[in-house]
Amino acid sequence: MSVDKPRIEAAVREILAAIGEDPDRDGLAETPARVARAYEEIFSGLSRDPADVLSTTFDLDHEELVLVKDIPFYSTCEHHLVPFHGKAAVAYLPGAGGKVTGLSKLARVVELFARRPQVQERLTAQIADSIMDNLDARGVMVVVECEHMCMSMRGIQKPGAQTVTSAVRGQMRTPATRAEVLSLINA
Ligand SMILES: Nc1nc2c(ncn2[C@@H]2O[C@H](COP(=O)(O)OP(=O)(O)OP(=O)(O)O)[C@@H](O)[C@H]2O)c(=O)[nH]1
Ligand SMILES: [Zn+2]
Repeated sequence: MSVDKPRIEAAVREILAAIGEDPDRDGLAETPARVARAYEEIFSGLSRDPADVLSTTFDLDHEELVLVKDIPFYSTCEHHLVPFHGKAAVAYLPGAGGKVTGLSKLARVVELFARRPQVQERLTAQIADSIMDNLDARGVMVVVECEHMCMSMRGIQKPGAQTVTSAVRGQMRTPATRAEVLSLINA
């Protein structure tokens, strides 16, 4: 199901009134509708299934590491509904037989889960689990590095602070494989 735009519009109008603004003044009159359209985009990942994204596969007979790094993305902190943004690196070891997916699909999976209300830990784990499950991968490692606006523009106010999370699955758990992936990510 896609978002309920009339309901978002009514809620945004209510928030504007609650902060002491006039929702009917010129500059704000169209804002509830704009926010509804923006939320439809920002939260579009709620109605999407990673299995569809990862259904494009090729038998390339490639059983070695595949890594796409520096994938930029924006997500929304589910605690404060403000953005967090940064980059993801997605690495996997294809399953026996070398079934791989299109490279862009790895970035599409990042986008899909980022376009939901999120915490960084869950985002990282969901990316890893969806690749592990849908590609029958032997192993997956995902590293995500983000700045959270809720820590920059309000609250503790530490702009520039970076949060790094990782999720490691299957055969990627061995110290040697982890080390290889980390060195490639940081190269
Ligand atoms: N673990 C985790 N925490 C997050 C994430 N995004 C935001 N937070 C934290 O969620 C916490 C919410 O804490 P609360 O005490 O309930 O809310 P708050 O009073 O607004 O907290 P402050 O941000 O410290 O002002 C804060 O510590 C945020 O930094 C995330 O992706 N992962
Ligand atoms: Zn937050």
